Amino acid sequence: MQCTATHSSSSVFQRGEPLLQRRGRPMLGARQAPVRAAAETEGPMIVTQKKELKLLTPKYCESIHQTRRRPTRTVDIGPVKVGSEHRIALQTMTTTDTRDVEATVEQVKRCADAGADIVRITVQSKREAEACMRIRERLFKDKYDTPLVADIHFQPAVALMVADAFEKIRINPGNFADGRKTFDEINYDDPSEFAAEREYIREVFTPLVEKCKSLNRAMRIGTNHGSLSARILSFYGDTPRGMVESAFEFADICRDNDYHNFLFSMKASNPLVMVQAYRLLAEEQYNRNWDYPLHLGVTEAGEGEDGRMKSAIGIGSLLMDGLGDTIRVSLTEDPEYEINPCGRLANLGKKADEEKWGVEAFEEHRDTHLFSRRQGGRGRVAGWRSSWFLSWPAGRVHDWVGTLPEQREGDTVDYRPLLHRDGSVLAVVYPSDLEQPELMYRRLGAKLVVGMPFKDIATADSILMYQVPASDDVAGRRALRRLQEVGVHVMAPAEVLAANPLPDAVAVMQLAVAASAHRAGGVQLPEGAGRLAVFIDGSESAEDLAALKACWLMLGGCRSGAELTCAACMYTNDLGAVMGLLKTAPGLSRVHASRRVFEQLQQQEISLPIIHHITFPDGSSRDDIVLQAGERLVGWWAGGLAGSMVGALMVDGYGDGLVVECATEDGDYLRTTAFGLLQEVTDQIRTRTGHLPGVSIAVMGCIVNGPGEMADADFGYVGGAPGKIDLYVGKEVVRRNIPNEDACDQLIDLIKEHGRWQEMEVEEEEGEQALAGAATARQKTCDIGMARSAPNVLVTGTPGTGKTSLSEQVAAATGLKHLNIGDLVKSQQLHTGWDDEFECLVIDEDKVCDALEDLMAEGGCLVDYHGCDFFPERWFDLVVVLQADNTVLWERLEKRGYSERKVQENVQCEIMHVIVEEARDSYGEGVVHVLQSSTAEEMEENVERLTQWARSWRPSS
Ligand SMILES: Nc1ncnc2c1ncn2[C@@H]1O[C@H](COP(=O)(O)OP(=O)(O)OP(=O)(O)O)[C@@H](O)[C@H]1O
Repeated sequence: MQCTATHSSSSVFQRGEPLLQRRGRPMLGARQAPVRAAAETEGPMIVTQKKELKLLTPKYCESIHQTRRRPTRTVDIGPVKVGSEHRIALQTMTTTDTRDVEATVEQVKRCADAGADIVRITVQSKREAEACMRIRERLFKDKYDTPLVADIHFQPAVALMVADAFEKIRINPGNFADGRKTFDEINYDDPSEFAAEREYIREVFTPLVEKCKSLNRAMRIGTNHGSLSARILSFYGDTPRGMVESAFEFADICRDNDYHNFLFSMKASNPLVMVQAYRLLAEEQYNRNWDYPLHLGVTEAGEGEDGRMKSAIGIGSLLMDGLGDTIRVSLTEDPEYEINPCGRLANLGKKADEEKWGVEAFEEHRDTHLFSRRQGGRGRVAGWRSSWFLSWPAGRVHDWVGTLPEQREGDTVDYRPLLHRDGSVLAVVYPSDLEQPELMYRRLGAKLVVGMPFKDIATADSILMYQVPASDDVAGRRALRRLQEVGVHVMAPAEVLAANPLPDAVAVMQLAVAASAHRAGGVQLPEGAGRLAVFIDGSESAEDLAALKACWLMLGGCRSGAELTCAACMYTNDLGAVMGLLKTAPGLSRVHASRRVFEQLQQQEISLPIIHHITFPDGSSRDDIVLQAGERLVGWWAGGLAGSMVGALMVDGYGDGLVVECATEDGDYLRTTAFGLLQEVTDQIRTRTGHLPGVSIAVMGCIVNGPGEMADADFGYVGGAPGKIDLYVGKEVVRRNIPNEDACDQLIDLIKEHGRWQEMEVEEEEGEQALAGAATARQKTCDIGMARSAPNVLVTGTPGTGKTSLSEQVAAATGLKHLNIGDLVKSQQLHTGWDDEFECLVIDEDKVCDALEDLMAEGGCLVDYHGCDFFPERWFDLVVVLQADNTVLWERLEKRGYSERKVQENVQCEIMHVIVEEARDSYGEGVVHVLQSSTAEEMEENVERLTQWARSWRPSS
């Protein structure tokens, strides 16, 4: 039976008479939809989502079913050869002032010693070009023949000069011939003007082509997203198409001069744009029968794991499709540190190609020109919670597909947080982890309040266990229960749960087994399990995958007239599975086999959330995980993870979350990460601006590709003259030559000028403490101007859940003052009078707040009330919501002599988690804690936990 109680206020019935009602808010039940009976008789209603089939995937690589390196010609870069006949070459770029010959030579040597095949050096003017001659000579003298690449922007004359010294010239088509552009929008309505500009490019570029040809120098035509010429922008916009067209203008000139020793790049700081641009470039090369190699890179990817993650997603995805002949992992770290991740990615590409990772051919309809999230895989759209209770016209097919778990009648825990609509993170937990629950909670990204985990955005959504603690392992079970109570669900294989039942667990079955059981009559969940998930290994038949086909289950009571109350429907699939864990079987290529699964899901319009599940052998380094795994992980690994294997799927919108399994050493990673000056700057900027919502700041050592590199950023912090910084707003430089030491302050001024500044909340400043204990951090937020010597706690929950009993015992044990708001309202007349309709007193929230203000400022109060949203947030250090089993609650309320209607409505309120949601809506993450209060043992445990918490609470300094 599906309960459909309206999301109400906390206006549930109060024990005894008179009843209290919140002013201006209806009593629960007054306008609510009645409980609806299940309507299996009506049968499932299949909703077809009309979707046009897309065109077959255009050819952009040798095979979409198998990694096969795209055949490319050999480009000679001094002694290094680049192309499909050769291994993938590793590149990096110096960060020194090119005019400082000594420093640059030393840095090139460090890069070469670290394994760089090719090193790029920025050459802004003739003075740098002159230094290049000396750099080349010095390196030859010291027996370093590493080919050097001159990075040229805006200066054709400089390019000509440096071609004498360096083995390769990189030009940016966006600024080679156009001079320093203003980025004003220019409309080339007159085609002759467009043609005239092209002619000018030919004039300026041809001498360089001729020189490179005569000296056998190589060239890279390196387009960057965000630094296209105004002319290209006016025709194509800042798009992958514009990037490709821009590069081809220059390539045509090379080819007209019978010069072919060149390659292309299509970098962007956004890996999705970058992948699309390279795919389009490769596609157009196939169309033209061209075979020029590709240099891959995500520009200004950033530092640390984030930078590696972005690079791995972009570069790794393309390597999985056999694209890429030379690569650079662009990090804001010293260049030699780029080589290791670069080499790891190159090795991954090599292995995939040599071992021909792939699956049997299948028909594919992926749209490689456009990024879009797989339809429906994401689950409910934002705003779902409220829309769930709205009514839609009958028979209308909703344009959203909701597949996140639903709450059902009889559930004793809230299953909705099992997944997160913005992408889910799951962690694997072993029984031994339960021996140190606090350490485990922290690793899962939960905040802790004296042993109690608090779930927030950084916490793993659910955990997967291959073994669960035995029923007599009280401590292990308690550790899991505490996670379940805060909405971190426990998933385990069905056979494990069958042998060792765990209440409210999610049973996971192989899809093939579940589908076959379904066909044979129905899937039986093991005892205690509340939901089903499936393991998908990529080898399933279309028929098995079809068992996941979504449908609307009509749960009864729907009005057949003009409106259909959607709360009476449940969006599910035949199996009733809540998610699929996709882990490809050994021997199957993850990328290709997963593509087949997603293709099948798309074709069958299956919107089940799919979580990528990837396992690394013990001892894998964090870099292995970052570069191969994919997507951001928080919690267990306490940092961002990224990668090729999953990134290659995510760039196509395939996947809704990630679970990574590996026991690794954090220390390994940290040791290999050394931070240079630029990183310190980045850290400083991030520390001071990281709290600003939605403000992106590009931090760059120097402006190599033109300000358009900051296409995705709101502000730019860019190295200019030595020791000086230029600040940008969007693509426009607004402050120049600011001394390094003042630049961060000036950046903040600039952000303020543009109205994007926001003071950091005390809580955020106290981030460290937030990790150490949510309550302490909360105290700081709450207590601005209000120093309490003892904590305030709100104990809330549906009537009968045990608030008063708990509060009385905790008050007795700790000395906190117990304030029962119901009693207070009556004794101090804090109401606006009697409501005849509802036969109750109407609580005056203002009066209640006024009456409590001084007491709360003093601190040490235990407030006991069945509502929570009208108290000022700053009052409480901890908000405890008690919950009880529906049957237990029913019995307790019946014992009080409540009418059946009152009992029913209160129990509905409990089923719908009305108070929990109200508390979560009203108080910050980490403050609200849900505790079960059905049994005497739970009451005892809750008293103990709260007492312990109150005793260890300390005022903030
Ligand atoms: N965890 C528990 N185990 C056993 N009995 C409990 C538990 N919690 C509460 N009870 C019993 O349930 C009844 C209701 O408890 P209590 O009055 O504390 O609830 P309440 O949430 O304060 O209700 P109200 O909001 O109406 O004041 C009492 O008889 C109490 O002893």
